[in-house]
Amino acid sequence: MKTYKIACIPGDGIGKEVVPAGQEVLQALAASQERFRFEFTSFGWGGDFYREHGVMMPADGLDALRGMDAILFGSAGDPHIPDHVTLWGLRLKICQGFDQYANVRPTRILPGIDAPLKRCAPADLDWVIVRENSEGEYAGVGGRAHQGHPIEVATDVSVMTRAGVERIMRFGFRLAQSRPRKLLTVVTKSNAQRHAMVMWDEIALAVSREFPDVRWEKELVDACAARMVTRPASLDTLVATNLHADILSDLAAALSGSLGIAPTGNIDPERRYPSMFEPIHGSAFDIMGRGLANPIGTFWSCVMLLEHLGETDAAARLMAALEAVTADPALHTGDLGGKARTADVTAGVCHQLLQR
Ligand SMILES: NC(=O)C1=CN([C@@H]2O[C@H](COP(=O)(O)OP(=O)(O)OC[C@H]3O[C@@H](n4cnc5c(N)ncnc54)[C@H](O)[C@@H]3O)[C@@H](O)[C@H]2O)C=CC1
Ligand SMILES: CC(=O)C(=O)O
Ligand SMILES: [K+]
Ligand SMILES: [Mn+2]
Repeated sequence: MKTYKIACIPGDGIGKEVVPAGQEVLQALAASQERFRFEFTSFGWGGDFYREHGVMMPADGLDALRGMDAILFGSAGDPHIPDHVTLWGLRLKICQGFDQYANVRPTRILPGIDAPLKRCAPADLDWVIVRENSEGEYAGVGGRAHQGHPIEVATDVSVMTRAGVERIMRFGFRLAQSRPRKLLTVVTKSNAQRHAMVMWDEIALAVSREFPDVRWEKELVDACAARMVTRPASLDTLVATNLHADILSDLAAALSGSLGIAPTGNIDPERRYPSMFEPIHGSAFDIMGRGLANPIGTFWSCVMLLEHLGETDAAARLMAALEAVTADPALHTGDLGGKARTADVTAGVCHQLLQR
C-alpha cells in the first residue's frame, strides 16, 4: 500500500479549524480503502510562532517541506500582526520558494447552494480561474523611503517576465484544452497598462498558435468582472495576473454562494517541489475560534490535492461526499444561511465517505 506524506500548515485564524477538519476527512477517506494511507506532519507556523520567534516560519522551513508529497494549508493572517508580514512570511514564502507558479481556482454552484444571481442556473457557472502566482503585482519588488516625511515615496512595482507569462499562458491554454468547451478568456488591462500587459497580450497570441483547437479571446479585467455577473455562462477557463485573478476569484466564489466553499491549488506543474492546497479564503477574524467556519473550501482543496497525486477515484469519491453534504441545508454553515458548525459538516462528509 502507498503512503503519501502530507504537510499540514493550519496557520492562523480559521485555518486552525478547517485544516484539522480537512485532515479528518482525508483520514476517513484513507480508512475506507486499501490503496493508500496518509502520513501527516503538522507545522505550527504562523502568528503564534511569530510571537515566540519573530518569524512566521523557520529559516530552514522549506527544507522540512521539500520531501512531502503535498501541503495542506489554512491561512496566514493574525489580527495583531500586519497583514503583509504574515502573508509574506508564510504563504508567499512557500509559493515563491517552491515556484508554485500556477494557482488554479475552480468555481461551481454546488448542489443545494443558494447562489445570489437570480438569472444564473447552476449549470451556467462552471469556471476555472488560472492565477499567475509568482510575479506580477505580487513580485515583492518596490520600496519605501523618507518614511513619515512629506517627501515620502513608496512603490510596488509589477514585474512581468517573458518566461513567467509564457509558462502561465501555456498552463491556461492546456487546462482550457482539457475541458469540454475548450474556451479560454485571457484577462488583461492593456489599455491602461501599456507595457507589461501589452507583452502579456502578445504572448497570449503567440502561445495560442500551439493550441489551434482552443477558442480564445481577450477581455479587459473591469469588463470581465461585469461579465461574470451578467453573462456567467459565456465564461469557462480564465487566465489572469496575480492581482486580477485574486480579486476575480473572490467574486467568483461569492457568485457561487460563499467564500467558504472555494478551493485552490498552488501548483508547481513541473513537480520539482511539493504543491500546496488551501481554501481561497483568509483567517476570517470575525468568526475565528468559534467553530463556525465552513470547511467545504478546504475539503474541495483536498479533492484537488488527491487529483494532483493521481488518485482520481478517491478525488471523485470525496467530491461526491461533499456535494451530498452541501445538498442538505441542515449541514449549511452560517455563511450559507444555515446553523451547522464546522464539526457537523466534517462529520457529515466522513459519514458519506464511509457509506460510499
Ligand atoms: N491564503 C491566505 O493565507 C489568505 C490570507 N488572508 C488574510 O486573512 C486575513 C483576513 O482577511 P479578509 O480580507 O477578512 O478575508 P477572509 O477571507 O478571511 O474573510 C472575508 C469574509 O468571508 C468570511 N469567510 C471567509 N472564509 C469563510 C469560511 N470558511 N466560512 C465562513 N465564512 C468565511 C469571513 O468571515 C469574512 O466575513 C488577513 O490577514 C488577510 O491577509 C486573506 C486571504 C487569503
Ligand atoms: C492572499 C490572498 O488573498 C490569496 O492568496 O488569495
Ligand atoms: K487560504
Ligand atoms: Mn485572495
